[in-house]
Amino acid sequence: MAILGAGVMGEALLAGILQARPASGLLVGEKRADRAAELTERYGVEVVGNAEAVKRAGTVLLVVKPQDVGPLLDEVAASARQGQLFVSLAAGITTAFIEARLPDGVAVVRAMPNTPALVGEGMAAISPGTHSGEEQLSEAEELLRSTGRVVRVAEKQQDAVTAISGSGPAYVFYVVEAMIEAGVHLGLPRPTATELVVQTLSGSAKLLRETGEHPTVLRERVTSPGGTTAAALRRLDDGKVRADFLAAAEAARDRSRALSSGEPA
Ligand SMILES: NC(=O)C1=CN([C@@H]2O[C@H](COP(=O)(O)OP(=O)(O)OC[C@H]3O[C@@H](n4cnc5c(N)ncnc54)[C@H](O)[C@@H]3O)[C@@H](O)[C@H]2O)C=CC1
Ligand SMILES: O=C(O)[C@@H]1CCC=N1
Repeated sequence: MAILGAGVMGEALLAGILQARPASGLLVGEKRADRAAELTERYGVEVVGNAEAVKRAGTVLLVVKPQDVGPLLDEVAASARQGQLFVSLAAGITTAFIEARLPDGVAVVRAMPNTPALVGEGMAAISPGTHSGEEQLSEAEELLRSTGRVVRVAEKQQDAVTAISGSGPAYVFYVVEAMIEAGVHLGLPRPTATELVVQTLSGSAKLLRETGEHPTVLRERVTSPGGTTAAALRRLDDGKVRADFLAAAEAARDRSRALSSGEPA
């Protein structure tokens, strides 16, 4: 297996995969020499040139920025062959774009992961390209399962997935930052505010997952009649926070679509 591009997401994937299988047999292609050295030291993986990685691997994971996928495929296409599986994690890049740049019969799966993969709590969605069947989808699924949960979606839904779970951790951290600042504003020491918010987030996520209750029900349980939560939620509604989340997700989806047409950063 080869991972091409070992930045934030490439490392998250690498870390997850290494929990399920040994470093031997895992190849990494990484442009930045300092980063490559860091990964070899941290994980004991072999870093080689992209073309060599593709020649030696059965499965190739593309984890470079969307704008770098085209040039990378041009670099490795001559080393690719029928029967290989390419899994792309790049936002907005379609399986058709990748298939057009590789030899006929190379299977392509598009995946959208997220960074909690680094701690085994990732959420990834996968979609098959033209030459991918159950075998290739299962392989991609198994691979990503070493970093968290995996669902299958139609490729046309991947821009929406990107906007919700791909970018989603950033929205959550944004809310966390705002809540910590609010605690500090109300006079709490920063470490106390941070502990309160992080545990509230993690406990609420666990409550959602373990009870399977609808979020509205869980929110109503916190909201005592005429109480503190009702007062706070009224202000959030005044601020149109719910509508803003919708608009933010639309902006992310539109950006994902634009990336597929090669629009620059
Ligand atoms: N960061 C995130 O939360 C998520 C990222 N993604 C996707 O993952 C991909 C990578 O994103 P990040 O890891 O955040 O970016 P990054 O910039 O941290 O990592 C990209 C890495 O690729 C390397 N690289 C660039 N060109 C290369 C080449 N030709 N050969 C070998 N290595 C090369 C860079 O040196 C860098 O280390 C993007 O396509 C992004 O859309 C998908 C889901 C979530
Ligand atoms: O911001 C981005 O473009 C990538 C894709 C999803 C999360 N990070």
